[in-house]
Amino acid sequence: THESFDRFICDWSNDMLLLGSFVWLSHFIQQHWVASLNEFLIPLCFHYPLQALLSVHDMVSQKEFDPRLPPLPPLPDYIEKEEDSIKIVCLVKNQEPLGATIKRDESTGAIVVARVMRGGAADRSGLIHEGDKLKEINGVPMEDKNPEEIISILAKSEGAVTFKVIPGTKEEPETLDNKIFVRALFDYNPQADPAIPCKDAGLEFWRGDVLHIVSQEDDTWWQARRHSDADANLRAGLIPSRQLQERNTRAAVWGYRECFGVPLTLSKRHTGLRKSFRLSRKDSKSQHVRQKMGKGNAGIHLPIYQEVLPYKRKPDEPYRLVLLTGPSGVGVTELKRRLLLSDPEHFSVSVPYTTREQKKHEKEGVEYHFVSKHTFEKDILNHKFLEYGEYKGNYYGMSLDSVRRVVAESKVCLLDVKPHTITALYTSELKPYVVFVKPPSIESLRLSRRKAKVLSSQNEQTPTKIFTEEDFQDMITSAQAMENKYGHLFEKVIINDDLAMAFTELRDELTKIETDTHWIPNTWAHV
Ligand SMILES: Nc1ncnc2c1ncn2[C@@H]1O[C@H](COP(=O)(O)OP(=O)(O)OP(=O)(O)O)[C@@H](O)[C@H]1O
Repeated sequence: THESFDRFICDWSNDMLLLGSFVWLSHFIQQHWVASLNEFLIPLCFHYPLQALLSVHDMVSQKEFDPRLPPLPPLPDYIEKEEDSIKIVCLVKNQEPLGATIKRDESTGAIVVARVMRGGAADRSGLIHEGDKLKEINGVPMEDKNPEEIISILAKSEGAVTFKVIPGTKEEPETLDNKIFVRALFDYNPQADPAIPCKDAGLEFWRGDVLHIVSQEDDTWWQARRHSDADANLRAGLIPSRQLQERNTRAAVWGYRECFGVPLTLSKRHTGLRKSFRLSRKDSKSQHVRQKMGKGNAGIHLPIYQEVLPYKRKPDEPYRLVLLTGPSGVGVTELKRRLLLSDPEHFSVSVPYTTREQKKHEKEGVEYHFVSKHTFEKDILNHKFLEYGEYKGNYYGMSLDSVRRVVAESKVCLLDVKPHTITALYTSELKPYVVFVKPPSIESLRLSRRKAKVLSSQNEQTPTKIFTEEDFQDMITSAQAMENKYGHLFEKVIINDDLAMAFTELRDELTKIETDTHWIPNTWAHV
């Protein structure tokens, strides 16, 4: 294919750009005109206009300026008559890559500039464009050379190098909105991608990075910069387009299925209702609840790029819903409890529904909303519940209405959910901020959880027990599976090693999203 010939030209610079002598002269004037004007021209011009101008020319031309430019290379001896639009470009080599790729056009056999990386040396020069045909380099014809040979010629060249090119007929691309930002939902390492036309031109990024897309002209390879990179002039890098990455992901998913014959879903132990009722429930038997899934998104996602916009909460706007998720026993409930204790006026939890009998000390709407079985079943059919389950013949469920009530009170609603429930809450109305609580290494778990208790299994007598090795292993395996499947939905990952540190990190993050500008999906901005 064309792409296989697409190669990157490295170690080139446009520190000095010459387009014959004209470009050199304009560069010289640009660099020194202002200084010359102040120093020589103004005083002289007032007195002896013509003579002054000539003197200035002599003085300026004799003066030495830094950096000193290398001598101009001679123009090629003759230029074929039929090539009336030939262009001679002279660049001076330094350490910076040229920022362009070349390929052989299979239909014409010509060597053409395949891409010019935004912000790179070639782009800044404004003299080399996509589609330009490369005729000669330092007088050596390029027609019979393959891209590898050309790269070798360029690598061996030193100082000023002259390119003879025929300007491409490619029309100037439409000016796309250059303010497209996306959050990457997958990790990308160009060095490990055999499909990229040039590894050195690729941009490495990690899931969660915000990328500024500067070019989507090519269907398969976009150009982007990482938003976090301070230097906005940094050369853009190639990233797979959405279309290409979708293809790759689909291929990987089917490849996985064919190899292992299993669908990419979490095992039963990783799914299911878990925590949403816990804070209000005193008997700590949530894992006994027979789980049924509410309407969730069971399909395979193709997490590629999510278009994002900067967002800052206005004082009269509701707070973002905070969703806490993680494997069983990792400490989600504990972190939620600490947040509530730290500022009960600011943080709150939604009240679950149950069909069990109200106990004497309980108040309607505080621990639970107590409803009849008939009402609960009707609500299930009406898709009222985000999650619901059954334990010892009684239903328990968390409704969207309960969440909305907390949000309407101008409080931050803290909700712990299973990851599969996140998509049902992923709306512009609630703008959920999803925090994944992740276990540390097994060694750290052994150290930090020595005295901690975890909910015991259904068969055991006591509701809680000390963590076992198997619990730790389960926690880690489960966390990995959750990250694999739902990682693209996690906006923040907190490793819960030292509890106090994890809590501080969480609280600081929540303060930031309340007060600072941050990124949200652009679909949430248009309510
Ligand atoms: N960083 C930590 N260091 C030590 N103990 C911890 C830490 N985090 C949580 N724990 C303890 O681990 C136990 C389980 O925590 P917690 O109940 O919050 O887990 P969970 O994620 O809600 O899981 P489950 O849904 O199974 O209850 C509790 O005893 C808690 O105090």
